Amino acid sequence: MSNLSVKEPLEEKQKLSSSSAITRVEDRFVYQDDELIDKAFNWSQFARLFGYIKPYAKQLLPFIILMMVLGTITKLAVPYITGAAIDKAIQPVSGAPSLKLLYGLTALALGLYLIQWAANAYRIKYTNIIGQRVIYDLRSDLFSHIQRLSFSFFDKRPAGSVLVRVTNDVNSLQDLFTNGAVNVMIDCVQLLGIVVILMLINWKLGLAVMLTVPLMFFVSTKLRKIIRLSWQEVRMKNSRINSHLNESIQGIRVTQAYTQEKENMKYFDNMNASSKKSWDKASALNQSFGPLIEITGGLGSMILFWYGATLIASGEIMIGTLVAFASYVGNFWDPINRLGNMYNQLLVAMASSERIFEFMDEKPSVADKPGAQPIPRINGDIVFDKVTFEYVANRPALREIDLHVTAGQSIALVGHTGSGKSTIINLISRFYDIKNGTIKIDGYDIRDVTLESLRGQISIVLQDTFIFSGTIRDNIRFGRLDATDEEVENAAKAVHAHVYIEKLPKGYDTEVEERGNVLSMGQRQLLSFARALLADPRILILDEATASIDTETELRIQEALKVLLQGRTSFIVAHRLSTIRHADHIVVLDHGQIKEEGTHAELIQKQGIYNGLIEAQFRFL
Ligand SMILES: Nc1ncnc2c1ncn2[C@@H]1O[C@H](COP(=O)(O)OP(=O)(O)OP(=O)(O)O)[C@@H](O)[C@H]1O
Repeated sequence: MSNLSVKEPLEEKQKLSSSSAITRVEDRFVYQDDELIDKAFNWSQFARLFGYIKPYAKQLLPFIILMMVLGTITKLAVPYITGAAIDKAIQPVSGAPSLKLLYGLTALALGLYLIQWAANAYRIKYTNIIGQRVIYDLRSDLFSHIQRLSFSFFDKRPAGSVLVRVTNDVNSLQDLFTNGAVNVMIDCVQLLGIVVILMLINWKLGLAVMLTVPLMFFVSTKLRKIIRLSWQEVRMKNSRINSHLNESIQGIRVTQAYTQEKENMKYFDNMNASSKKSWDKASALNQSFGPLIEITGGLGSMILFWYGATLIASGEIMIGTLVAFASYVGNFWDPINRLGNMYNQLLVAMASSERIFEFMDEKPSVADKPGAQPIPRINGDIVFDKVTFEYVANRPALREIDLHVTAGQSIALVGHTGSGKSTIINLISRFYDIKNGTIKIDGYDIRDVTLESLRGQISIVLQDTFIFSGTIRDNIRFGRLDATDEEVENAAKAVHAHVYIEKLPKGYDTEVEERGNVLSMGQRQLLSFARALLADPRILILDEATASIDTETELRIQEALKVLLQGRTSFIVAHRLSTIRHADHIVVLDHGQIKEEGTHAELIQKQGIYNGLIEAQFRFL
């Protein structure tokens, strides 16, 4: 077996050693937008986030609000009843203490507690339902949007950072939607209720207690910005860990092959320690918020008892009123403390939602233009007219490519590594838009037709065949979801995959894991051929595997290829001499330009680059 563009193991090694050089750079896994730490609270984002509640609001929100109001009223009524029990039943100003009244008021308080318990239980149940539905919707929206984004989007971001947004960032909204939002409302209503009641009972004492509120406000506003920034730092560091984890797991074979585990572990340890340090810092700051509020609360209680005692002495209030007051004031600091915590939670959630919406607002760089029409059934006549393309500005990967492929032809693309072979095949499916020139299929500029109609008629078989977790049958059916079992098996038979599938323990129902590690390289190739054949594309694109496989599988693959290529235009990034020789037309690329074209015999005769490549290959053999 022979390869045209031989990838030396050295190249892999260089990649690895250069990456371990980069490992010393702290910011290796940081995608720039994950770094934007200090952003102002974004109210329109907030409104957009709560727009997710809308579909359920009519159905569930009135009930939740009712339960919330009921819970709050019953909670606020109890201290008043306690005060009344003391002043009217236990130690009345005039007349004897009344046990009957005391029992009555106790029973009333008990009843209110029960109502409060039931109201809270139902409120929690229904807010959880809303919360879960909202998270479900958000996650589906995000996933379906990410699926539509263009290749260029994924080129710029580590896969781990995309993963973090779909998992961690969405999860961090969960608390906000399940309990947080309602708790804020309850706390606000409760605070307002307490202020009103305190003022009604005794406005002078009420005002005296409120003296500490500005102090508390100052403390919480000062701290909250520092807390917010420190939590953002935690999330950013976690995002780096996730990106690194993702890369490490994907590259585990290379790491182990080059015994780089220790080096990798050291790097991971650094990141892990750094994340822990940030978490400790953020958590300590968070913890300091509570005690500070308590100290200010304590100050308020001191004022209450000192001034309350003065008012009792002057006969302005009775002892029961002071007890009720103390109870209300106790209930006053709790919501403030919770609101402080909640504010942090809200900020974390807002930062997450910003990151989620940033992805959702990302427009696919390649999209249907307004009024794009579906391309009719493709014959397969393809023309590249002076096509120039660059992934990175001012670094053209293809320059002035002119190429005409007639329907049904098979084209072999050959050339040194990095010469632009994969780029050409990426452009036919319009995974990227070109900078200059035009690409036409059957006379249609591919930018004028809908992506779905274009890509629906093109199949791509990549070198690294992606096998999804599921059965072999599911994996072949991925080519056309409505194919019957018989069609799936016929496709497998046509590409000679049936023979090996039948030998598997459960045949077509054998479960394969993600990336198909239970299958050999050749088996995976045949499976992907079956998948492509089932899709019955008009244009077939094939990035031939470079790995060596045994002669028998090689023959089987060649046979399968013949079936697959029949009656369609095909582009093959060819590495095997046998494939190249059978191609109708060979295109030789070099540094993003077509340098030679023709049949094998013509190109050999030319004694140019192609001939050099072939000779190099024989030397290699
Ligand atoms: N996603 C990308 N972002 C930026 N540059 C890229 C990207 N993909 C490829 N390139 C660059 O474009 C050039 C052509 O790459 P291409 O993958 O088309 O080469 P190739 O001939 O298919 O190589 P190979 O045989 O190694 O697969 C190379 O210089 C490569 O570094």
